[in-house]
Amino acid sequence: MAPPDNDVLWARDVHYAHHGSPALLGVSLGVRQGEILAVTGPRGSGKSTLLGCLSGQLVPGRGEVWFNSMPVHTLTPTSRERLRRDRFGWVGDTPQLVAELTAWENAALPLLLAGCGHRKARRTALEWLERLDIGDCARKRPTALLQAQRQRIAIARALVHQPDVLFADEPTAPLHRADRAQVLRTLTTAGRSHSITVVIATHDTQVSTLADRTVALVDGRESGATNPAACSLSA
Ligand SMILES: Nc1ncnc2c1ncn2[C@@H]1O[C@H](COP(=O)(O)OP(=O)(O)OP(=O)(O)O)[C@@H](O)[C@H]1O
Repeated sequence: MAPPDNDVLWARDVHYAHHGSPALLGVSLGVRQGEILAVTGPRGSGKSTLLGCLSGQLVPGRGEVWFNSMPVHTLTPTSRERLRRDRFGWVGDTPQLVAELTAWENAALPLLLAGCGHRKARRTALEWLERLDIGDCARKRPTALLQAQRQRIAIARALVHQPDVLFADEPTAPLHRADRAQVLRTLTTAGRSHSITVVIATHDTQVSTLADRTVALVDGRESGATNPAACSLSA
């Protein structure tokens, strides 16, 4: 079955088991172009597994995942890897940066690996670091930076190639409360200003006020979706 035209991501009846132990039991959802979707739920409810299936890191045992007109669930591992590299961005719960590289070099990595010229990659990475308010850290190495600054560099790296979809799995988990709010705002603002679809898995209750929509999971199933007023950050 082909997905609706206005959904950039679409999942139908997705099941996934980790080594025989069920994590998703028939999740269906659609994500519109430019939408910011929060996926919430208690520990072990399947949030990370759902992001893994939507982003092509995991292949559902049953069900379908589509990215635009592309059936992610039937792609070869190489095609899924290419899709993740070219069209998706990923931010995890701990910023995995290369210690030997400076902040801008870390942020520029996806462009450099894709063959972009050094000068253009540097300029684009610096622009993202500025947008994320860490331009003054550009020449520092990760060990000289705070965790919140490192996480912003990881966000810059995930956005530098302007992905269609940014997946963020517990992006604020290691941060203090004030930093959490800032990182969430940074992520959602960057998504909105560049029409990037953002899917955030989180326990953080603040995210629901920044997202357009929240999908809650319980025991691998959708417990109900809410459609609150999209809370514009500029409002
Ligand atoms: N690699 C794995 N091997 C075995 N079981 C796993 C694995 N990853 C997750 N699980 C199990 O699958 C279920 C869903 O886990 P998942 O990490 O997707 O939930 P989550 O909502 O993201 O949890 P958390 O909030 O703790 O990150 C849980 O029961 C978990 O123990």
